[in-house]
Amino acid sequence: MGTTRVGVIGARGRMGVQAVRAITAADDLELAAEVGSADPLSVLTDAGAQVVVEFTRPDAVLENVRWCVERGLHVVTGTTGFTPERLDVVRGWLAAAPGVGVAVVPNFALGAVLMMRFAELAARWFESVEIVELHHPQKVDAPSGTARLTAERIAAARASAGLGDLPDATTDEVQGARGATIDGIPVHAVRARGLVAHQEVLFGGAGETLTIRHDSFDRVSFMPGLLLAVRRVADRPGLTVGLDPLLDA
Ligand SMILES: NC(=O)C1=CN([C@@H]2O[C@H](COP(=O)(O)OP(=O)(O)OC[C@H]3O[C@@H](n4cnc5c(N)ncnc54)[C@H](OP(=O)(O)O)[C@@H]3O)[C@@H](O)[C@H]2O)C=CC1
Ligand SMILES: O=C(O)C1=N[C@H](C(=O)O)C[C@H](O)C1
Repeated sequence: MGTTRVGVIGARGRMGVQAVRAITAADDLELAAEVGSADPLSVLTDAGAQVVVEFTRPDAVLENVRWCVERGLHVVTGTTGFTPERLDVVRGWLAAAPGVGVAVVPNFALGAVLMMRFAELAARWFESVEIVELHHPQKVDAPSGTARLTAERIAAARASAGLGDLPDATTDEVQGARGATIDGIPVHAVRARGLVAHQEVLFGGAGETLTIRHDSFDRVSFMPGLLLAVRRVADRPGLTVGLDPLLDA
């Protein structure tokens, strides 16, 4: 079996540097191109990239994905900011590009994927739930993509179990004191020096709580999941959201 040629957009960022290192070390992958914010995307096609890894910023990712899809390049992106509306935009581009796969993966860490699954499983059994995401202070967006996906999945699980609103008699005396809400689930964002990427999902029921926590202490934690997505994205035309469908493939 031949090697897959992989380009990286955002190659000099915190995640891009790790991705370049992991792709270079993988026997079945070949690093074709490294693209920074000052480079033209045509570097990717000139270098014959087949799969593109994208780690940039929420305000840059859509244009990068569109450019790749229009040229028949498969994309694996971990960049945040993918609302349901943005995902629909990507689906629209893919409808005109049969055979092209795009994977939007808010968190590549296998522990984080399991944390979300466990939270989804627990959701129907607890009256209360809140999400606390904790990150390094250079992070440009809040809430994290991981918290957004976790909240959406918990909300869907609660709805299908027939659970109603969360119990909460509190009125915010200072705006934001109770955090943000995504699909009715409270989400709190902490930024502190020393953190990398962490999340707690706190469930509450009569006389008990359950806390599900995941910690990424180092960005190497994202690399096994990223490489798995790079290897499988071409076999999944259309849009894939989250790592789960690729893990189960
Ligand atoms: N899915 C996952 O598992 C993970 C996802 N992330 C997400 O990945 C994204 C990147 O995170 P991180 O690496 O920490 O961020 P960084 O700020 O360290 O890196 C972003 C890089 O993207 C470059 N860039 C910005 N705009 C463009 C553009 N238009 N074209 C090409 N390159 C561009 C920047 O270059 P320059 O400095 O020149 O502007 C910078 O090198 C974030 O959205 C983050 O939340 C992070 C960790 C894990
Ligand atoms: O910016 C980060 O660092 C991270 N971003 C992703 C997110 O917003 O969920 C994944 C991980 O939490 C690290």
